[in-house]
Amino acid sequence: SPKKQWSLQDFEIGKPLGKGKFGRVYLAREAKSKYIVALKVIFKEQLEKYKIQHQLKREMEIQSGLRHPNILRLYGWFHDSERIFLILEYAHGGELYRELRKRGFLSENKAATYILSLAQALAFCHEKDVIHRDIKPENLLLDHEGRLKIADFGWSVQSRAKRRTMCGTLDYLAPEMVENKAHDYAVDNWTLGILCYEFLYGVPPFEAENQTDTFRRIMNVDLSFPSTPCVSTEAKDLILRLLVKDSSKRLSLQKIMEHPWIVKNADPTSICNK
Ligand SMILES: Cc1cc(Nc2nc(/C=C/c3ccccc3)nc3cc(N4CCN(C)CC4)ccc23)n[nH]1
Repeated sequence: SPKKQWSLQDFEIGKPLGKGKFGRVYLAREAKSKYIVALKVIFKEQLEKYKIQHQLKREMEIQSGLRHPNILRLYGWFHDSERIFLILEYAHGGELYRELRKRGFLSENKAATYILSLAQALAFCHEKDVIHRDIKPENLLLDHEGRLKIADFGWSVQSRAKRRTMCGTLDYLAPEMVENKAHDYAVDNWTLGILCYEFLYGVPPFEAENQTDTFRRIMNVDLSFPSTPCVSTEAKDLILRLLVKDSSKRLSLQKIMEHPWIVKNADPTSICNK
């Protein structure tokens, strides 16, 4: 069917869900079907100011083409004189990092399930030549069944190092990105190691009170495991095989999916065996 031309009149706008860098996200409902969506509003003047019109366009083309159970769907978009509207899948469970902050740290079962979902989603992206999704906890949502959804499309086109320094956190940057070296798919494997650690301990492994110290800890892979919470040896083994400075030596996505800790702890019903 030809792409429907949407407009604001097609939607009833609900509560604001959050405020991003370039605009707000609202709960919304398509008036005829009553279908619930999230509507992301981006101001054109913001895009002009930061010169990222083409990036947004490319992100939207990539995002709308990626169909995977662990990647938030972009159903379509429309614009008026001063705003662009993205029609996004609504994830009912909210932001994963809020669950992480609320609980302090996650069970090995939940952590393994989320890491497996991320590995599957990233393997899918890499097959489509899309790399380094911005997979920090702030960009992960949960659907009504607690299934993980990667929600951010502020990915890859703009080098993450530039964007991250603007936004503050460096915790998830791989060494080759910190050094602004050419990087490839393996940066995502590093980030999975960071996330696995953060899911299990509640804080990212190289956290420090300032950026210089975080940089140094990343470059030295200055990794240590606190004695509490108690974490299994297999989980630490997976983290140690991902947080490797030489990107060619990091565990591949396939090997992550086959790792004993994942096989033993990931909840098969919460993943998609596609
Ligand atoms: C794009 C999208 C969002 C989304 N769902 C939700 N987003 C955000 C927060 C969103 C946000 C957006 C921009 C910047 C910061 C946060 N918060 C949410 C909070 C939710 N709840 C309901 C569940 N409660 C446990 C916590 C509060 C549910 C869905 C949420 N589905 N699709």
